[in-house]
Amino acid sequence: MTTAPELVKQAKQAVGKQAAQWVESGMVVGLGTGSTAAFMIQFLGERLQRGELQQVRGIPTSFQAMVLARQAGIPLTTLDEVSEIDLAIDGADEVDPQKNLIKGGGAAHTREKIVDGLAKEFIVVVDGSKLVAHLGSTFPVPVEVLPLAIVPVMRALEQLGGEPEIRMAVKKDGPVITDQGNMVVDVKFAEIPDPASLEMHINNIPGVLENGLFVGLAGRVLVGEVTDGQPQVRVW
Ligand SMILES: O=C(CO)[C@H](O)[C@H](O)COP(=O)(O)O
Repeated sequence: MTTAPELVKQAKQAVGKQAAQWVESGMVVGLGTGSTAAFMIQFLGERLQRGELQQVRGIPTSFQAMVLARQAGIPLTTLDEVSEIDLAIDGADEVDPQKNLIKGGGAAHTREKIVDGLAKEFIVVVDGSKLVAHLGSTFPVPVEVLPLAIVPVMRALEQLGGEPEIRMAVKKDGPVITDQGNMVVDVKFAEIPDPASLEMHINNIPGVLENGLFVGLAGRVLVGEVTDGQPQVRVW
C-alpha cells in the first residue's frame, strides 16, 4: 500500500521535475535547499547530461545544494562572478495566500534569501501540505543568530511576542550549526498579522543574521499533489 510519506515524495518529485523544465540554456540558476529542491537539482543535472541545455550555471544556497549539484554535474558559479541570477528554484516550509513564505527548515534561509532575492524570478516548489491560511500556523520562524549573542537575542525575540527555542541537532549532541557557523532559533508566534513588519523587527535585533520570513519575494509557486494515485502539478 502507498504510504502518506511516499505520496509526499511523489508530489515533491513532480514539482522538482517541472521546475527543472523551466531552466533554459545560458541561465544562471539559484539552486535551493531541501528535499524538493534536491529533486529539481537531480532533474536539471539529467537535462544537462542529455545535452538538452548548454551553459547553465548554478549558484547553490547551501553546502547540501553544492554537493548535490556537483553530483548531478551542474557547473557552479558564485555571486562574485555573475551580474545577475535568471531564476532561483527553492522549496518552502509554509506558503500563505499572498505567496509570503516561511523558509529555513534546513537552516539555510540566510543564503537562500540572498540568492532567491537576487533572482529575476524566484520559483517556489512545494507539496500541497505547505499551503497555509496564515504564516506561523504549522511552522515556527527560523532565525540565524551569532552564537555570542544567543541569550540577548532570545530575550528580544520574547519581547516581540515569540517563544524562542534553540534548534538542536539530531545526529550530533548540541545545537544545529549553520553553513556560516551560527545557531538557529525557532520562534513560535501565536499569530503573525503583519509578516513584513515582523521580518524587519526580527532582523533589527543585534546579533540576528537573517530570519526565515520571505515577504514579497516569490514569483510562481508550483504545488505538487497526488490525486487518484497520479502526481499533479498546479502553477500558482
Ligand atoms: O527552507 C528550506 C531550507 O532552509 C527548505 O526549502 C524548506 O525547509 C523545504 O524543504 P523540503 O522541500 O525538504 O520540504
